[in-house]
Amino acid sequence: MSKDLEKYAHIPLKQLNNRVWRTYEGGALIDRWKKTSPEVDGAMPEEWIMSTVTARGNNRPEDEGLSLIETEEGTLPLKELINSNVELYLGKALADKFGTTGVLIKMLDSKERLTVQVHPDKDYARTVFNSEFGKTESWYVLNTREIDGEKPVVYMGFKKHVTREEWRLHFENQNIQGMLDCLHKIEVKPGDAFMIYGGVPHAIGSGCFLMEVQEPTDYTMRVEKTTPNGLTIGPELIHQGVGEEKMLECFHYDNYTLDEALDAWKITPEVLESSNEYTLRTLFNKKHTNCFGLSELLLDGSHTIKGNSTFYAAVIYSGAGTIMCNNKEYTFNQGDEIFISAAISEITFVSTEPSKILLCYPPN
Ligand SMILES: O=P(O)(O)OC[C@H]1O[C@@H](O)[C@@H](O)[C@@H](O)[C@@H]1O
Repeated sequence: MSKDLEKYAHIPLKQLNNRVWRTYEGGALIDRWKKTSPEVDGAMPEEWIMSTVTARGNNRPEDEGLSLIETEEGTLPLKELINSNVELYLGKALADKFGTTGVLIKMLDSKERLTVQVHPDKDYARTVFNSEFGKTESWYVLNTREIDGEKPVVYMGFKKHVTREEWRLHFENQNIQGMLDCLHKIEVKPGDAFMIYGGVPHAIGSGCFLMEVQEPTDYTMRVEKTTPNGLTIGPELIHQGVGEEKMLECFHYDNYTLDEALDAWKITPEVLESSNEYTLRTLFNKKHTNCFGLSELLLDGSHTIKGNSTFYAAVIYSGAGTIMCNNKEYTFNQGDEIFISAAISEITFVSTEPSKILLCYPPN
């Protein structure tokens, strides 16, 4: 069995669409990106990419969140392919260190504001959840829309005056406006990029379509018991089973001015290489985190990417063309999500339309 599955490590693997239930509504811009119609906002506002972890929801299917790949053997979870030969698919370093991909990638589209929340840093994840991964995440804004006249914004970080006691009171009183007023509110536009480290309070506003590259867990601690749309959030989704006291400990009670917050978390992309056929830009890299990386390839011609002994994912945000890999040709189109195994030493993207390709990397 395992031998048969190893052959897929030598070809680019496209995953099937993989929408996930969340507590907030959205998703129409994911439909637009995928060119599926009608474009609808609903309860599945996230697309999970190259996921080997399941989502945490209430009464949801057990395997929700897991990415599936179409193969000659039928449709298989990515996880199963990887487990057939972890080193071949992921590369030796990752196989030895984690034995899993170490990363989760999402497309997220909010029609309503998400609840104010926080995710664990590594220490909290280890002590409270016995997990080697927290949920440090990154947001790369791809598109925005105004919803009910509201400009697209994100909220992050405690303002200078906020104390642990004030935060607790807002939580106990469910003073949502009070909570929002504690956080910096930042208007966003396509191209903006932010690091959201474990422990940093945040909320994504309505009208944001973004790529999120993050540590591979679904630990979200929410302080709002009712969503902006009126959905009640049960205790399990508020504190993930650890209780409200422990939930409040997940926050880092550090204070920032707006400038300090932007300095700490807003990222400026940098051009790594360019020619008349392509520009390669880095967004998130070792300077920001060793948990994952994200680069963007703007292509109008051809560009070869040499492997660096680890897997990566190529997400086609726009455009179309072909991929040359091990002397075979494959097509790529807007909306494709492609897993490139560590075993692939080199691939060449050749665009037939100008393309924007997001290259997502595992921990380094
Ligand atoms: O709490 P809900 O609304 O379900 O949203 C949870 C979502 O929050 C965002 O900030 C990100 O952390 C996503 O990875 C996560 O899925």
